Amino acid sequence: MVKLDEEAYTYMNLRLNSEFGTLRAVLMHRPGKEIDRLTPYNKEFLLFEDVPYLDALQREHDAFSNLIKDASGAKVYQLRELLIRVLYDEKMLLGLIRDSLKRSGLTHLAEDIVERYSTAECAGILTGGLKVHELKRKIPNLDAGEIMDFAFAIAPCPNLYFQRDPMALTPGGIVFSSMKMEGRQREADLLRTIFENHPEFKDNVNKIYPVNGHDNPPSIEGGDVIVLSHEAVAIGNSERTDEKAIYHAAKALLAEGSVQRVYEVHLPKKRQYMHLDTVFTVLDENLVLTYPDAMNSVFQTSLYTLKEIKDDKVHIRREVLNESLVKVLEREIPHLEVLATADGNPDYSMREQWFDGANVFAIGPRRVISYNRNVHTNRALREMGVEVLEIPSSELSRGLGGPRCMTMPLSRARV
Ligand SMILES: NC(=O)NCCC[C@H](N)C(=O)O
Repeated sequence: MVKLDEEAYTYMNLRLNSEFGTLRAVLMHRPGKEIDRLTPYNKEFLLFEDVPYLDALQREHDAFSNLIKDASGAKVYQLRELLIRVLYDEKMLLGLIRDSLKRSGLTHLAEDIVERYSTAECAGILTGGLKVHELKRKIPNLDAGEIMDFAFAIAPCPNLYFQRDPMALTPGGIVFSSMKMEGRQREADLLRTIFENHPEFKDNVNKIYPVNGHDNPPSIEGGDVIVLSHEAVAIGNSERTDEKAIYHAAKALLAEGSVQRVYEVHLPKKRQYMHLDTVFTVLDENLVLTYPDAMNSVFQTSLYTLKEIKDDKVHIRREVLNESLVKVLEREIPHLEVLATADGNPDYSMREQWFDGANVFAIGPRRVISYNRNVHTNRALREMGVEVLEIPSSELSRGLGGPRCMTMPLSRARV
């Protein structure tokens, strides 16, 4: 009976105390029109390595979401459905459309767009973007000034299928990301709008970041936040996450009380190490999968703990550790076993890390979903007793993110 109560309480409390507890609910985004917006000329700005084939990408993504359902029984939420539900609030919709038009300087068209497109179409515009010539078909006497017909009135969000990054769930609540790269900034606005307004979630949001009153919060992205244990979280100081953001998130987490320790891990600022979860993932209470080159090159680490809360003011302590990432993990994970991508074989581990070999998605303890192309890593995982379920990855991997990057777990069994 007690267990049932606890289950009911924890099912959707939007806190996670592990990276591997049996999955119960996850948020994903089935890629759509936004992928067809990529060209050889804009792909760098939009953070893609190549121009994927949408039809095949969708088939691969469907294989992934179906595998999650079949193998774990978890509920898979689709971002598009949640988004449409919250956009029925016209004020909210107008605000998002207006913000999205800022870059093209066409904010004066926001009302027209909201009036002439259905709510579902507006959701499609906020994710897939809108070109000036498309808008002209709806609004024939449109004044777009000097802007060319083939320019974007609203830019697309092709990275939206990397649902891990626009927010992060921790033992203490939600970190809403402040995305570093301009090409991804709207993603965080969409997720925050959903979670703060959707009737299924809004009452369970405990916001850790951004801190109230910060208009332009320093950048932090969900892929840099990893739960190490019930009491500890690691945050990457990376190409995407700023040390000020780590400080503020650490302070809020420590003040909230569920988390006792927050580790800051400096990563080399390189594209292939863009987030902490590109160099390691946690697969069980004592097993991590890592990219050895990163483990060996990370030495700048710090530990935040709570000093005191006095007169409502929170004071935290920062201790510079300068320990390797493995040492940091050993502090938190007793009897740690470290498995290297491609079993450490230098001929393959660099290749497989590039296609996110270290970035597997745990659907339960020692049960992971991995890209089929990372054959040497998958073999090493199986030899370690891990159940490895493979998904096709020719197109999905062109965005440079792996199975963990593509998922936002919302509920896991407590471990
Ligand atoms: N957590 C992750 O590592 N996510 C992968 C994000 C890939 C995306 N193309 C990006 O560059 O932001």
